[in-house]
Amino acid sequence: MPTTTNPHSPRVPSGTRDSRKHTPKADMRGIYQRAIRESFVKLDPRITVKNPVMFVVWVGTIVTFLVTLNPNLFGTIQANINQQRLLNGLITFILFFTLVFANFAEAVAEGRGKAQADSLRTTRSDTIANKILPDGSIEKVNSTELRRGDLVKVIANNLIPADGEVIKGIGSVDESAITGESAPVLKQPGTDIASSVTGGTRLLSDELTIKITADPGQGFIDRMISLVEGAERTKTPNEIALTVLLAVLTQVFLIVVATMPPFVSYIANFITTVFGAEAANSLRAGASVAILISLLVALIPTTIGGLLSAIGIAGMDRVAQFNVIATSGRAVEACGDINTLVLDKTGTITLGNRMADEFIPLNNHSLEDVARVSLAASLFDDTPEGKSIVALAEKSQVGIDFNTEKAEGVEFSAKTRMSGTNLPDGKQVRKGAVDAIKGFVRSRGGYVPDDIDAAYERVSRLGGTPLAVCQDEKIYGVIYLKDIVKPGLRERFDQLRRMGVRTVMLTGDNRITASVIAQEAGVDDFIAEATPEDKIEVIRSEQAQGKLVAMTGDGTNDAPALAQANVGLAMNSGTQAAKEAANMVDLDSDPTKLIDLVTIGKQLLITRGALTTFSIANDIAKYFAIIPTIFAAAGIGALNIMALKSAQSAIVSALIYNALIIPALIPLALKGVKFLPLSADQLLRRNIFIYGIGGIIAPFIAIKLIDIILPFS
Ligand SMILES: Nc1ncnc2c1ncn2[C@@H]1O[C@H](COP(=O)(O)OP(=O)(O)OP(=O)(O)O)[C@@H](O)[C@H]1O
Ligand SMILES: [K+]
Ligand SMILES: [Mg+2]
Repeated sequence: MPTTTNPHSPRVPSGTRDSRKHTPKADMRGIYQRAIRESFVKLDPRITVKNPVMFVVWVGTIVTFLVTLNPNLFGTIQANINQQRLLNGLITFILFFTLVFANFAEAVAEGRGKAQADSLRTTRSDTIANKILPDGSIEKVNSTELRRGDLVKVIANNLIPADGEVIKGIGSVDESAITGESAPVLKQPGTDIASSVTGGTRLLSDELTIKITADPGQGFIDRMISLVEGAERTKTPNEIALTVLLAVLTQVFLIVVATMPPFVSYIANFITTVFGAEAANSLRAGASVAILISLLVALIPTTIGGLLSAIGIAGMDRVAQFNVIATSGRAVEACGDINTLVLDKTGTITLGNRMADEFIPLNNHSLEDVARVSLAASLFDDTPEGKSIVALAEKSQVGIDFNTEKAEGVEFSAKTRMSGTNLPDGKQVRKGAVDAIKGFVRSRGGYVPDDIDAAYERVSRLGGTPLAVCQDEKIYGVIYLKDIVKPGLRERFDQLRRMGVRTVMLTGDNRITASVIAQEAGVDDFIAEATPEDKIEVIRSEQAQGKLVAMTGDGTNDAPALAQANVGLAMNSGTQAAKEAANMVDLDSDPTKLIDLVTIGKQLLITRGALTTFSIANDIAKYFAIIPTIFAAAGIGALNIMALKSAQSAIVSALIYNALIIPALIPLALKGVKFLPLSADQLLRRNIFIYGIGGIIAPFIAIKLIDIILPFS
């Protein structure tokens, strides 16, 4: 008799922000200590060269260091040589810390992932596996020798040696190593959902035969380690585009600053005739190599250049804290650009699985008859629906009057929308969508009882799924599969709507049920009686209109749609096929998390946009704060609108501000800017206002203050 326990009783969504149990309580002190060390390691030019903006700073630091050692390296300088050396040394020191601060931002962002990877590594210890040889005998091998397709036997209390699918046995598995969830999960063959096991998790009871699905080093935990560690972090298209933009800006300023000496010498010649030689010399000193490098560094977008990768890493880390593993930063970003969210009904919008709640007899059949035929039709049905029907029938005290050994199960398929059993005496019992069963009995010359539509409507109007049951050409009744909408969804869909995301519910269920549930949950649109092909079609047609689509799913038949969607979130409880097709896996198997991911993705994009705006506004402001001061130093006093002490003081102040703003913005880069559920346009306008205007004003105030504090004359 099939078991009636439901291996995946719904893990009720843990809400939103408190589902971070996966991440071990971050040891922030450890993370900072490691990050400080890393900040110096990352000074390696082979690492820095990947970031064009910071590489310019790196080269600048070397050059200023050289002119500290020998201030006359690039020609004679008229000013006091010791004073010049001191200034160059100070500039070298500030530039060096600009690099260290930028590295620190990235290292802190990576810190939590590294700590998480360390704790995951401890679960991945090699184990001895019982490999089943073709002749059925058992050979003890190291888990690292297992290959895709091998069969292994795992007994209670042992670690599962590698990822695989259960093909025999039934047992409970402790998956806390990966999910942080201590409740054991029942694993058994057959059911799509409950048969996949992960290497590194522990079998708590009984014995399982497992077919290995991953080669060594390619398992889920291996992938997770390299993902949280950032080893597989590749720049996203958005990030690449921004890096190119920053490199171009850097080049522009490089040209501006490089052409300054001839320009300055032209002006100096002019000044000599007007104001005398001393003024001209002071201008020439102002254009020394170290000063020009300082000017360059102050003007190029070092703020965003230094924080860019930290922002990306923090985004992936936030996703990981929600117990979601993203295969790429691109997937996280794509979440932020989503226009349409495709959700399936059962288990996503409704709580877990549809459960049989009532047998409704039709056409003068007795309740007992319906229960008996339903039981017969569900004996071999491994789906949660099938199991719940068996359970309800057993409660009604009905039994089986045929030899189950000789009967044959007819599996449920989304195409036929039916399942059932072929009995030993040739009779065929079936249950399924009402339309499908109507078709089945009609094709056998049977008739459809008049009272079926009333039952169908009653169940559907309650938001339930009606399944008709028949034996050959006779319909016996309807099974009411009950389904409950998850609490709190309406608010979340409202929030998504405000962000400009349209929600579409897809279901294989009938129109009435679908519309009742859609109404109750508050989705924008729904598609009923959808086949797996329809699901891909819906995604394709949205994409054809230029929209980005996200979807969740867990079954093998969801895999093509998950692959087609721009963001595919697979449930960890789902099949390997679904997990491989998706670009994100939710360890808690909570499909509504996609809603949180959209928020995280949007926040990532907004944070990057805001800090880019701030950084570039800063640089523009610095330009107008410094350049006039340099010329003012030569006596053109009217230009010194900020009344800074001297050209040197102006530039050193700007450079100090430029270095300090990076660590000052690390918390914002890691936490993300304040998120409001607004549309992309509204957010953009809001952020340009706050971070653009703020970015223009901040340097003027800060540079003035630093100039006052600095002991320059
Ligand atoms: N085990 C089963 N046996 C027979 N018929 C079933 C079974 N499960 C579902 N059905 C019928 O097939 C229809 C399609 O089911 P399916 O599980 O494919 O829906 P779906 O596309 O996954 O949508 P959702 O899960 O969101 O409701 C159901 O509405 C129901 O009428
Ligand atoms: K800068
Ligand atoms: Mg389904």
